[in-house]
Amino acid sequence: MKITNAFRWKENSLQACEIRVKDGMIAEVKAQMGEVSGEEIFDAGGTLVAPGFTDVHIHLREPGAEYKETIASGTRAALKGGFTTVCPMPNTSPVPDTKENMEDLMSRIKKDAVMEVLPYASISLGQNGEILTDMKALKEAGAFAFTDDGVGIQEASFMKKAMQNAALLGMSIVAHCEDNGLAGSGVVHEGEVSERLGLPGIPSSAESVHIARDAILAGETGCHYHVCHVSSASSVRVIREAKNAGINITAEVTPHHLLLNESDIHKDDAMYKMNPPLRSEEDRQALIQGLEEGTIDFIATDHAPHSEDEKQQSMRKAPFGITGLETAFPLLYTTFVKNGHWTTGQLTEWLTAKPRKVFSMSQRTLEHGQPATLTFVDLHTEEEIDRHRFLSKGKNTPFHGVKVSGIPKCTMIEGHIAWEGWNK
Ligand SMILES: NC(=O)N[C@@H](CC(=O)O)C(=O)O
Ligand SMILES: [Zn+2]
Ligand SMILES: [Zn+2]
Repeated sequence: MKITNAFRWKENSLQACEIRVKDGMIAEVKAQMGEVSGEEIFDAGGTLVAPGFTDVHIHLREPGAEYKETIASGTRAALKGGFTTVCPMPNTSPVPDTKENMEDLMSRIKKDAVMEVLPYASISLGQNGEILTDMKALKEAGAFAFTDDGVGIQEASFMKKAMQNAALLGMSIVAHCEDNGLAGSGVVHEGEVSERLGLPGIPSSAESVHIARDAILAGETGCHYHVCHVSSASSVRVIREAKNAGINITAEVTPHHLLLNESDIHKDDAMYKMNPPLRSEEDRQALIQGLEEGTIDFIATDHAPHSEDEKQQSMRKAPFGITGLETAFPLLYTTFVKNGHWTTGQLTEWLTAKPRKVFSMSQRTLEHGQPATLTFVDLHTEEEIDRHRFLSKGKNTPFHGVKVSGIPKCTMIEGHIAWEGWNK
């Protein structure tokens, strides 16, 4: 197959390119190339071609809450968003906390996933923070890394033991940082918004205190420690200091924490309820700066689908979380790249090369010998985000109706068109 009429990011600019694909692999990439008779032509329609994106933080809800999302629906949503590798979190029912549960999850993935899915196993049995899982057995059964995402690990000594065990296996500990005592029953950021709406608040320290504690433990144990969904300026400061001290710490930020702040919450509306919460503008600016300077390593969506009924409740009752897979690239491209703040190259690096490097996954580039696992993005046409057209079962987004460009139009996996949405 020959891909024509595409643009790649190269040497700091968009450059026209053609790609020859043979047996699912990239055989050649050039500005222009000759035709081989009888060769299939794929016209990319002037789109940006990039290696498929990787999202190391999503929720697929299977097994246990298939009404919110399944492996089939969530991976289709991922493809539509331009992702070709996703890592689902273990806060399912049951939790992938034993060899048997992990094997069951792997076989479901094998059956239903339409792309590469690398699942996490939990740190503790049932994510209860009390009994460590058999990390060796879980690694052998296919665990990508270990996390109790959804809840914070409250006991420092328990986290230390988890890091020691993970370090021995050469595996990463990925942490949802939340001190329950400080977070209390909060549902929004503690500050302007909690006062204005009269809702219980979650202080930034509920997150940053855990990061500081864990950074010290990571230094002590030599474990690779990765922080989920960083949301506050104080957390960025702690991570920066830990990195400067040579600690093996990495971090991610979500699109919504880069795009929104507490003043976007006008009323008690659970579409704006996520954990960690949207914080102040000062926090948001610190996240952007942290990402740009490399304190925060990359972007992950924390795609967290919930049902309409659940999200129609008051913020006091509704579950935390919003969807992200189908809106991430367009929102970030529209807000940060179109105005010249970031380059297309930076954004695609934060969605592919950087997360893959942090987790020692094979690199994906547009070069000979790489799998033709590609995303084609229309950088020009403007569309409105319509949550009713999501492929995800979760329609819970605060971005409904937002005008965006940078829309993924086609996703290819090893030379096969896995999803295409031209004129849709
Ligand atoms: N982020 C969220 O607000 N919710 C996540 C849990 C989590 O990522 O902590 C979920 O599972 O719904
Ligand atoms: Zn979390
Ligand atoms: Zn999560």
